[in-house]
Amino acid sequence: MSVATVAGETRADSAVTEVRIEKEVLLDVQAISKSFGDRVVLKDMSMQVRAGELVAFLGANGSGKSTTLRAVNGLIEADSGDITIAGTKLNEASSARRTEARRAAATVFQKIHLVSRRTALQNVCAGGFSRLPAWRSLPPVYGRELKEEAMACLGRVGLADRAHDRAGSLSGGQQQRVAIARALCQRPRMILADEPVSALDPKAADDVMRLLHELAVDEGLGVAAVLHQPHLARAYAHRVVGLRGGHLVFDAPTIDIDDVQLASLYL
Ligand SMILES: Nc1ncnc2c1ncn2[C@@H]1O[C@H](COP(=O)(O)OP(=O)(O)OP(=O)(O)O)[C@@H](O)[C@H]1O
Repeated sequence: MSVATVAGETRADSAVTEVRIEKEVLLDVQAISKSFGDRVVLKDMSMQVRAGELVAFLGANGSGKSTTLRAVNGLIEADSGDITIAGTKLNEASSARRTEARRAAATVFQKIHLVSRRTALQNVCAGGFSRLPAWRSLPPVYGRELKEEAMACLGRVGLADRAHDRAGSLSGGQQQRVAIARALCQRPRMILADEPVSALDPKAADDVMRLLHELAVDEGLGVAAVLHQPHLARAYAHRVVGLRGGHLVFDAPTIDIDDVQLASLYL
């Protein structure tokens, strides 16, 4: 049997019938713990996100969902455990490699953080900052190439026709899609979405979740999304990670999770 890697997939071919496709692990969180003072908020948390899948984090307020994402994107440091992003183990990497790995995981937040007086296009261009040398990353010097890429990202989220509108004039759902386009302009392998739809109405929330699902399935991104809506996890996530009191309760394909397990997270 021969094993070949094709576009991030490890494929085992055989002359007979077996075809095994294993997607690349883009995020590997191993036994991370975090305390604030003497309060343990995350204990031995482990989970993975593979290319092409959307993983939803569910759990009651304070269960440690955001803390997990924040440890991944570097907003906080875990006290122990290991985090590997796109093959780079952060604990063992040089600071340059750590920055590069974290750049591969773009974050979108509930609070959208666009510059409201700038256009959607200018906001998306800002996503390319981290890839540019410092001398090219000032707002007035957005080059043609970057603008074209930003337009393509806006097109990907269905907002090319709003490129020249001020971000502040867009609806909440549109602004969140601009934020996702900005994340895409960072050329990430993964998107970390911390309550991306909590401030949106049901229709806009569906639109954003569908977009995140498509980015996973069509573009092969790994998506980790903290959600407060179990029904959206059911509709759009490939896997669900359930947390309670800083502990992992389950990590399973969405199809294998029943209502009793979901409800147990919120007791
Ligand atoms: N910087 C901090 N200092 C002290 N405590 C913190 C800090 N950040 C988070 N916590 C505490 O850690 C616990 C877990 O918080 P976290 O934000 O991860 O929960 P969550 O599951 O995302 O909750 P929510 O759904 O309310 O956002 C909470 O009790 C929170 O108060």
